[in-house]
Amino acid sequence: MLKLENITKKYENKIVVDDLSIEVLAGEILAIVGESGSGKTTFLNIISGNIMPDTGKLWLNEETIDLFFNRLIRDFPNIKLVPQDYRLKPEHKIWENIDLALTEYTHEYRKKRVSELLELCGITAIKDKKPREVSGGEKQRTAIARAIAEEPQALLLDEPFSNLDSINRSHLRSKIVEIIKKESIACVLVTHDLLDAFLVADKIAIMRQGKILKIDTPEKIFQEKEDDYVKHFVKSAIEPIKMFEERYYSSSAS
Ligand SMILES: Nc1ncnc2c1ncn2[C@@H]1O[C@H](COP(=O)(O)OP(=O)(O)OP(=O)(O)O)[C@@H](O)[C@H]1O
Repeated sequence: MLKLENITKKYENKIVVDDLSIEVLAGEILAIVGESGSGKTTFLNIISGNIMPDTGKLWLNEETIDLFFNRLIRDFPNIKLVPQDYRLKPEHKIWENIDLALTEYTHEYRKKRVSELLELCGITAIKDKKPREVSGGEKQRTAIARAIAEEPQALLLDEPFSNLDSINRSHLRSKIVEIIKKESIACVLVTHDLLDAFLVADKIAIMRQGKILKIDTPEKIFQEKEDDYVKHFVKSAIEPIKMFEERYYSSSAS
């Protein structure tokens, strides 16, 4: 279980992350959804240990993680972040990019784990290609395989669906759900697209100007009656589907 309480971060006088608290169980996906500039990436970087917050606490399976210690290595070993730009090594093949996360392990274990991860992430067929020779979705799945190689307890995904075409996007959505459930990892996923969140998340947090306005199941967020911003956000996410239906049905009726 990943738990954060009262996380706050200010830049100069601007509060970018405002007293955020979340809890994510093993095997669960929490999607943080918000407009550009709402503070999602900053929050994710605090959880991964890349940015030090001003206040707050972090627990991983009942163990407190010190957010304020000046560490030599900034990332927390049991919490892995997949950044928006994947950061794969271009000169290495897909399988080597995953293998590089396992240099501390024996040759036999590395071989077995890499093959397991290639299979789990659906990238066995492209294992001998270089990152420039594969699609955005395949790069994203390679980056996820590398991040979970050492069996972290939490996985953080920053806009995993951005820059993907609809087929790659749809494939990645189901792969992420499969990986998180199979490996039993607590996952926090950041996206500006509420539709993606509806399709993968167990819980959704709607973020605006550094605050979480609402955190609930996709069904409850979809049926929100009170908060005008959340209602507006839901409406704008599903409007294109409604518009398409109207266009299709009105043209097939005429
Ligand atoms: N190092 C920094 N110094 C000053 N301001 C910053 C810094 N990093 C982020 N900010 C500001 O904090 C706010 C939140 O930024 P953040 O990148 O976390 O938002 P976001 O929701 O992830 O946006 P996007 O979806 O565009 O990536 C923005 O107004 C941004 O300009």
